[in-house]
Amino acid sequence: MGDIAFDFEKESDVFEFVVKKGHGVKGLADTGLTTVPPRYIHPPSERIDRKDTIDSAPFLSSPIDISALLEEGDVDSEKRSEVSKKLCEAAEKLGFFQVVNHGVSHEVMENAKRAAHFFFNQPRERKLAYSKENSPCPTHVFCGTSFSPQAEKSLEWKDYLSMVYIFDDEHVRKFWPEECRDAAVAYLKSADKMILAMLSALLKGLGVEIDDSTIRSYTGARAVNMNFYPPCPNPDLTVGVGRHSDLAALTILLQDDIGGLFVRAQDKGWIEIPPVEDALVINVGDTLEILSNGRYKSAEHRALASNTRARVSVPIFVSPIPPTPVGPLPGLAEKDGKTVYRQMLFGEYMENYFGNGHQGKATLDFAKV
Ligand SMILES: COc1cc(/C=C/C(=O)SCCNC(=O)CCNC(=O)[C@H](O)C(C)(C)COP(=O)(O)OP(=O)(O)OC[C@H]2O[C@@H](n3cnc4c(N)ncnc43)[C@H](O)[C@@H]2OP(=O)(O)O)ccc1O
Ligand SMILES: O=C(O)CCC(=O)C(=O)O
Ligand SMILES: [Fe+2]
Repeated sequence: MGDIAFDFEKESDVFEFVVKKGHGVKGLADTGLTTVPPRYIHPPSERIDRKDTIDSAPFLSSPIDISALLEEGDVDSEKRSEVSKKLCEAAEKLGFFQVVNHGVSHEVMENAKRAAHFFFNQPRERKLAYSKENSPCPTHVFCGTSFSPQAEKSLEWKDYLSMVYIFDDEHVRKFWPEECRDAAVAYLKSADKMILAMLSALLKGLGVEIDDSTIRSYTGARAVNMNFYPPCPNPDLTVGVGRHSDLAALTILLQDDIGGLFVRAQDKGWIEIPPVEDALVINVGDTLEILSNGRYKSAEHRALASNTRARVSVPIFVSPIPPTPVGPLPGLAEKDGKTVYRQMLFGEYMENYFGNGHQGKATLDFAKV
């Protein structure tokens, strides 16, 4: 079937064109369609209407300055514990916050966003070379569309590239796409210090004994994703990313200036996380909710595409490697007087997480006692 013969009103044709032939949503948008195909229309209850959301909470537009956490040598310990306290409070209340003075330069962040635009603006063949079927390392480097197209009834208006840093720079040089690997790895490496400092502050804030090598083990696999949301004719009918909580322990999210990221606050409804120049958005993922026995909240969030510009975001998902045991930290259940989550291997949690479409916070049910 030549590309010209596709009928985007038919679900099977959309799947063939976007997923199987690897055109992605970018290819679909480039055909110049003026309404989203039925396969992209989400039920009204899942659509994102800005009228139903709440203006950003002030603390979301006032990022936390984490420089005291990153200082070496003579450290102002009062300042450091003040910052740690703010992080722990934000992780307990909403599970989302923004940070500045995090050690990732403006230039590194701009390069990462530019690389995402560059990668997705290439011809289909170049992206198809990194599909799960063709990638030279399909378990750790792959390009795709939506979240889990086989498992989803309605698709997401999003293409993505995922690059997991698990081995070393040699793996990056051999297997990551050359068009964006330098920008991605520079971003990842300059975020490393902040990642360890924040995770350490959060885990130590739980008030039980934990050593540095255990903390480090929860950062063993860091995935840099590049999310690309092409301009969408009907952002009101579809979703860029459907509601979900992240698999990771922590997510470090670089968003551009377009906006459209929303988090669910239990008592208030959906709140937009406003883009703040040079800030990074941090969110607690399912793994940290499990490690903290439910104290820190892996918040449900979702994103809207724009109808005028391509939106990009570049999350770093900080996770353990699959054979790492995860469960409430030793001593925590006794301290809390209850056990919320069970012990399992991270790989088991991961298999369940990726084996289903997005299901809001229901992913965590798999880990409940
Ligand atoms: C919030 O949304 C996210 C989160 C993330 C987070 C990414 C990470 O944290 S990566 C952490 C470290 N990753 C690894 O170590 C990769 C190694 N993978 C494995 O060991 C295996 O894939 C497995 C997870 C143990 C599952 O093995 P198995 O049961 O044999 O099944 P598979 O066929 O390998 O995988 C099933 C299905 O899941 C897909 N998948 C696996 N990993 C990812 C991933 N990181 N991102 C997206 N999808 C993944 C895999 O491709 C299979 O899908 P099919 O469509 O082929 O059935 C990243 C992105 C987010 O949006
Ligand atoms: O694009 C965004 O702002 C959010 C993306 C996201 O939630 C994810 O990739 O898990
Ligand atoms: Fe997410």
